[in-house]
Formats: sequence, C-alpha cells, structure tokens
Amino acid sequence: MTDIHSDKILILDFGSQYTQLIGRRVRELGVYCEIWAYDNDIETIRSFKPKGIILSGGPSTVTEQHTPRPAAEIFDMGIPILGICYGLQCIAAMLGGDVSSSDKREYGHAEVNVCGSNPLIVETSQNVWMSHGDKVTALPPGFAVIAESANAPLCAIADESRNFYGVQFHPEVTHSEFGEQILSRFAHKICGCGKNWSASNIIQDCIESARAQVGTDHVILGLSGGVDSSVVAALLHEAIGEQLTCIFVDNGLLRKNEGDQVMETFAENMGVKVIRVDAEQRFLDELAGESDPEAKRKIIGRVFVEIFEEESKKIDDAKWLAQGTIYPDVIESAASKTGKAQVIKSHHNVGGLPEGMELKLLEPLRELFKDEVRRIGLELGLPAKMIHRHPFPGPGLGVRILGEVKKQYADVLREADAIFMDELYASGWYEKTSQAFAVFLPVKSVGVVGDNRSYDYVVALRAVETIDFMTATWAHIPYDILARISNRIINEVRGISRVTYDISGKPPATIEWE
Ligand SMILES: Nc1ncnc2c1ncn2[C@@H]1O[C@H](COP(=O)(O)OP(=O)(O)OP(=O)(O)O)[C@@H](O)[C@H]1O
Ligand SMILES: O=c1[nH]c(=O)c2[nH+]cn([C@@H]3O[C@H](COP(=O)(O)O)[C@@H](O)[C@H]3O)c2[nH]1
Ligand SMILES: NC(=O)CC[C@H](N)C(=O)O
Ligand SMILES: [Mg+2]
Repeated sequence: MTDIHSDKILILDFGSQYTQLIGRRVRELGVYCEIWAYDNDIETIRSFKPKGIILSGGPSTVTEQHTPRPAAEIFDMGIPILGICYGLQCIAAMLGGDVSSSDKREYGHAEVNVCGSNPLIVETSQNVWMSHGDKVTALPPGFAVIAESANAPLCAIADESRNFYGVQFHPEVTHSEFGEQILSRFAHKICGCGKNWSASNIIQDCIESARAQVGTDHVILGLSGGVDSSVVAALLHEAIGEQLTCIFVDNGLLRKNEGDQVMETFAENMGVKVIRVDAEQRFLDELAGESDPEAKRKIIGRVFVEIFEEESKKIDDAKWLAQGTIYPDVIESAASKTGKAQVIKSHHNVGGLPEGMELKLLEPLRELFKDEVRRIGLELGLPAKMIHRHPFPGPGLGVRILGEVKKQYADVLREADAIFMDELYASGWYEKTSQAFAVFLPVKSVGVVGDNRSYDYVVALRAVETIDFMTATWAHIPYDILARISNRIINEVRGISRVTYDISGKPPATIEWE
C-alpha cells in the first residue's frame, strides 16, 4: 500500500485568511500537508519530518517587535522553505534583510515580471493577487530577486543554494494566474514530494487504519444524511461491514422525504445497518412552549444525545462512536483553544458528547478538507446528488420555524421548502448557491385567493453564496425564477399567503434566521 503520508509539507500559520487555501492547494497537487500554529517548537516540527515548509501570510507586521516568528532553527533543517506575504517578510527580517511599512496598501491585481531563470517562477510575466502594506526593501545575504512588480521591486526572492524562497503575492488564490504551477514546482520539484495523496489511496489508508483501530469491536454512527456522516458511513461500511450500526434519528424537523431517502440510500441500496428512530413526538413534546432560539437548540441537542445513548445501550458490545469530524473542525478548534484565530460561531452540534462517555471516538475524516470528503464519497459510490447537498444544520427545521415549533408549521414549511428546492434544481441554481432553504414566519397576512379573503402565514426564502459560511452574500436568483417559486408555493401549499425573499448579507445577518 502507498504510504500517503510519506512525502509531506508543513504549513505554519500566521493567521492569514488564506492558510486553509494553501493547504487545499497543496493537497490538490497530490501532496499531504498539515497546518500548524506558527509557534510550534523545533523538536515538534522536526518530528513531523516535513520535506518542506510553507510560511503563510498574516495580519501582523514584522516591522514591530514581538510579532509572530517561526522557530529560527527551521532555517537549519536543510529543507526547502517558501514564505508567502507575511512569510516572505519573516524570512527577510530573520535572515538579515529589511522590511518596511508604508501606509499605501497594495490590494488586488498586480503584474509581476520574472528576473532571470529560477526553479520557482517560470512564466515571465503574470497577473497575481496581492494583499499587503509592508514590503521587503533589502535582500538578506545570499538572496537574489527573482520577480518584481511596480509596487514591490523585491516581489519574489530566492536563495537557490539553500532552497529558500519568498513571494509577496498569494499563489494559493485562484486570481494568481500561475499560482498552482508555482506551488507545484515548490512541492514536487524543489521539495521532491511524490503525488501519493489521491482519493483511492486515501480511502485505502482510512480503511486500513479504521480496521486496525477497532479490531473486532462494534461501532455506532449518528447518520444524518448530510455529507460528512454519509461519507463516514460509506467508508466504515467498506472497512468493517457488519460491525457498523448507524442510528438515524427522525426528529420531525427534517426536510420532505429526507428520512425515506436516507433509508433508501443506505439500508436498501448499500446494505448498511441503519436503525431509524422515530422520535418526532418526543422532540415536539420537548420543544412545546419554547420560543427562544438558544433554548430550542439546547433542547434538540440534549434529546439527540439521550437517544444516541439509549440506542447504543441496545447494541451489545458497541465500544466506538464514529463522528464526521473534518480537518477544518480540527484546525479551528485548535486555533480557538490557543486563542490565535477569531472565534468561530459555536453551533450546537450533536457531537456535544456527554461527560464520562465510555464510547471511544473514531474520526476517519479528521485529516480531510470538505472537497476531499466529497471526492472520496463519490469514489465510494455515494450518489452525486447526496455528495453535493447543501449543508443542513443539526437542529434542522427547528431553527427555521421562528419561535415555537409546531407540527403544523413543520409540515407547511416542508412543502414550501420542497418546491423551492425543486425549482432550484430545475433551473440549475441549486449548484450556483451554497445554501438555500425556506423559513417559516408565524405571522399572518391578508391575501385574496379566488375572490376570497385569505389570512395565512408567511414564508421567507433564503439563498446564499459563500466559500466558508463565515461570510455570505445573498444569491441574485433571477426574478422570473423567484416569481415561479412564489406562485407555486402560494398556490400549492395550504396555509401560506405570502412569500418574501431575504436580501441580507452575512454579516450583519447570519445565514439561518435563528
Ligand atoms: N437526524 C440525525 N440523526 C442522526 N445523527 C444526526 C442527525 N443530525 C445530525 N446528526 C449527527 O450530527 C453530526 C453533525 O451534523 P452536521 O449537520 O454538522 O454534519 P453532517 O450532517 O454529517 O453534514 P452536513 O454538514 O453536510 O450537513 C452529523 O455528522 C451526525 O453524526
Ligand atoms: O450543524 C449545525 N448545527 C447548528 O446548530 C447550526 N446553526 C447553523 N448552522 C449552519 O452553519 C452555517 C452558518 O450559519 P449561521 O450563519 O446561521 O451562523 C450554515 O450553513 C448553517 O446552516 C448549523 N449547523
Ligand atoms: N497578507 C499578508 O500576509 C500581509 C502581511 C503584512 N501584514 C503586510 O501588510 O504586508
Ligand atoms: Mg447536517
């Protein structure tokens, strides 16, 4: 079996918005990499055995004292180093060059020209993307300029004898014309990494490790029908077959036909053992009378965990609880623990595990980015439609029915949401939006239907475009499509007299209404 971790790159993070993007780009090149906080000590870095190091960008300035620096010994490890933006400035400042600040920020496109031949940047003239205020003003000893731009004459520098490189622009963003080629030359040619990180190798590796970890024990998994837990189900089914039991909780807050789809995909077509727990009444009873969003989330989270515990006791020797934790969760929780990244809005995940839980955790996707999870899901034979689904929050329709949750509201919302999805698929807009859904507003409004007065509820449609769900813009769905959706909802769903479209960005609004 190929060792997918044998040739790897370490990315030290200085807090750039694009650090995860560097990681994804390197992975796309078939090279395993990890993202670590910049201040890891040299022993820890050495023990990782990287074939190269990338220093990310970051918001700080090296012109001030006590701003972030990597361990100085990385320059004695004998491996290639690439600094990007703040990373370049660190290299210059630490190895005897000079960096100075100016109040003129260079933000956006720039053209760079290559000076002479070098192993990193080959295309003589290229458009790149910049985002900086500081710049290198004197080269460190041993370095030469390899590219210049109008605003930054020392825009890319290299010491080829030691394999140290730095670029002021961001090769990891797609706006940088030859960014991928630059990262590829660094990873493959300069660091000498092979292309071992591929979907089929990853699957093989995850399967072998899961088998080795659990032996003959039994594993349970909360299956939601969302991307992450579905891919874990497919992977573990392949790895340990009969030792896996999935628990799918129908909490009455799912979308139309969602429960049947989950059972059809997994239990009927893939032969995965799935226990469907019908808990609609239990959730509705617990939620009755509660209209505060945070309180609703907590109730839903608690009842989920209670059900998981009850069900796991029925499965004789279950020793493991599998989860769909993915790499961004790991990076973000590590960063928030050390206080280095901005706090990510903490959502109530069903993963809020009870204290003193005896089950051991199995997290086969811990090293993977979402796009990698999707790729291996497809390779494992999951339907493309499931793999490309928009995310659906754990509390489900519970946070899309404003205020108190009632079955009548959930039923109306399910119908309206299904029509919205139907039309988005039909018009090709489902793929163009990152997340779309309907929200039930428990206010009544007057309408006129067939010469009669109607007095019914309101539905709001929400559709957003986003990369990371931290910020989002509302989707500019064409009026004729919105008109058809609105028409269909008012005509086909009893109880709705009016449809509105949400035109709020995040920030200041959030994606969900509660
Ligand atoms: N209805 C459900 N039944 C069982 N487990 C659930 C249910 N809803 C959520 N979970 C569990 O909670 C976890 C977190 O939910 P979350 O929505 O973040 O992930 P997901 O559903 O796997 O993927 P996606 O982000 O694509 O929706 C899931 O991975 C799953 O283990
Ligand atoms: O698993 C989840 N449990 C939750 O409690 C939760 N709340 C919001 N979301 C999803 O997170 C993303 C950002 O949502 P907001 O802009 O509303 O904070 C969007 O994709 C939301 O759907 C949740 N996911
Ligand atoms: N994007 C960056 O890494 C910026 C680095 C540094 N803060 C500057 O303004 O030049
Ligand atoms: Mg989900």
